[in-house]
Amino acid sequence: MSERRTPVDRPRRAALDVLTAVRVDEAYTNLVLPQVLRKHRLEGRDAALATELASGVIRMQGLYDPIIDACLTKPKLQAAVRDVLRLGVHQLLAMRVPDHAAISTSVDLVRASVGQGPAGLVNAVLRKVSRQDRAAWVAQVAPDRDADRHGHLAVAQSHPRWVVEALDEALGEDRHELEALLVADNDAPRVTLVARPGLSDVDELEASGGTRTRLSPYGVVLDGGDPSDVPAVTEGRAGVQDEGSQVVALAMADAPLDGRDQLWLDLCAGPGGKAALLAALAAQRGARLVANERQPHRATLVASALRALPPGAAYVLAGDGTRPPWVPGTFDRVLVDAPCSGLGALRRRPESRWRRTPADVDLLVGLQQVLLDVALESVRPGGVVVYATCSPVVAETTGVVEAVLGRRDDTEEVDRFQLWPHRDGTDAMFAATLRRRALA
Ligand SMILES: C[S@@+](CC[C@H](N)C(=O)[O-])C[C@H]1O[C@@H](n2cnc3c(N)ncnc32)[C@H](O)[C@@H]1O
Repeated sequence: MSERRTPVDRPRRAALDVLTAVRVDEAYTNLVLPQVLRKHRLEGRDAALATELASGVIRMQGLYDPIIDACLTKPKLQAAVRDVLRLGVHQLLAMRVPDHAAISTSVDLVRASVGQGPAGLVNAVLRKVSRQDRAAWVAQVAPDRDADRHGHLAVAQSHPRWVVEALDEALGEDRHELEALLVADNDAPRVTLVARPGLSDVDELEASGGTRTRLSPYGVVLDGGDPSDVPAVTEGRAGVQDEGSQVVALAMADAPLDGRDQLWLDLCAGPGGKAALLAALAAQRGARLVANERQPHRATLVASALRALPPGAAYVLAGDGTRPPWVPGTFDRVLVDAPCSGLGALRRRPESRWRRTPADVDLLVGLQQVLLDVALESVRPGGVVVYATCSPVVAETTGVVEAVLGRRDDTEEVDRFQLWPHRDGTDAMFAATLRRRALA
């Protein structure tokens, strides 16, 4: 059969495998990608090409699909053929691959993965796509910007319309920044490392080829390469962590506090990035961390993240944070890094914008309020609680804080911030610092 004989370069084959796993098995891109790269024995530039193809297509399919549809003569298209076409469109409109190479490799890929049947269709559609650039295609397939701003941006920047609307609301007075935010969501994030204090430092990480971050004194952005080649990372003395997450952990560790400061709680700790930074800081200050996580397999990840800490610095619990085993008022500082929609971390989770729904947000808000209430019960009077999300969606951020504050008379808000990918180069992390009023 011709499909067995067609030579296909391994990066494109690997990218198609990732798209298939994400579409059929609902895989997560960041988890399946390393497995697929290993299976195809891809490294260096080839691995980077496969990553760009797969992640780029998953992010941008909300634009590529209407372009493909505009080039079809019959409306029906097999899903596997659409994936090959999306890969071809990405090469034509977003990469510097010459048109003839983008088209011929896509024809080879569909022959090898689906068969000879759709080869002509792939060739014809991609030839049509190649006749104009991305801006001209946006003008042709997206709603008019003046008549329907959200609809236009949803197609042009490839986000579901409800996500565009939620982000617009979250920007509030800064709504004019919406397009910049959506553009930033479509950028591949840089790999940022954290030097866990007392175990590593930024000088050591910089020596591995990186640059210090602006907001966190413990962060280093890698210039390139693989973080698993950095010894401090493999030894657990440093980790991969977005700078925004570092800033949130520091907000908890550094919030001003009167009196005892010995016992800290991370209520929703898995997989353990913030817990590891907190435990390292706590150890330096003579305090200890309890890291709680509901899912046992994620609690195991927390324990692994804490492996380089001195014994006794941190204690991992696998339990439901809404039904805690400790007595009220046990802790001096608490972080609630709540389960959330993750709409502030779209850069690093390419498929999540297509999976989340408004109903998820409604469900999460109830859990977020309960967890924040538990955190406030868990902290002693005079202690501090930081409520954080990697979502800027109003219902999950200020909505939760205000609902909980509205029904408690023992708590005051002392600080609040919202980070943004387009302004800060971080995930869109939200954090509010609350204090239980000291007893009179
Ligand atoms: C946003 S993640 C936390 C990320 C973590 N702080 C870090 O920096 O690595 C939220 C975590 O809360 C956990 N979770 C969800 N419901 C929970 C509950 N009822 N009690 C405790 N943890 C819960 C989830 O399994 C998830 O691991």
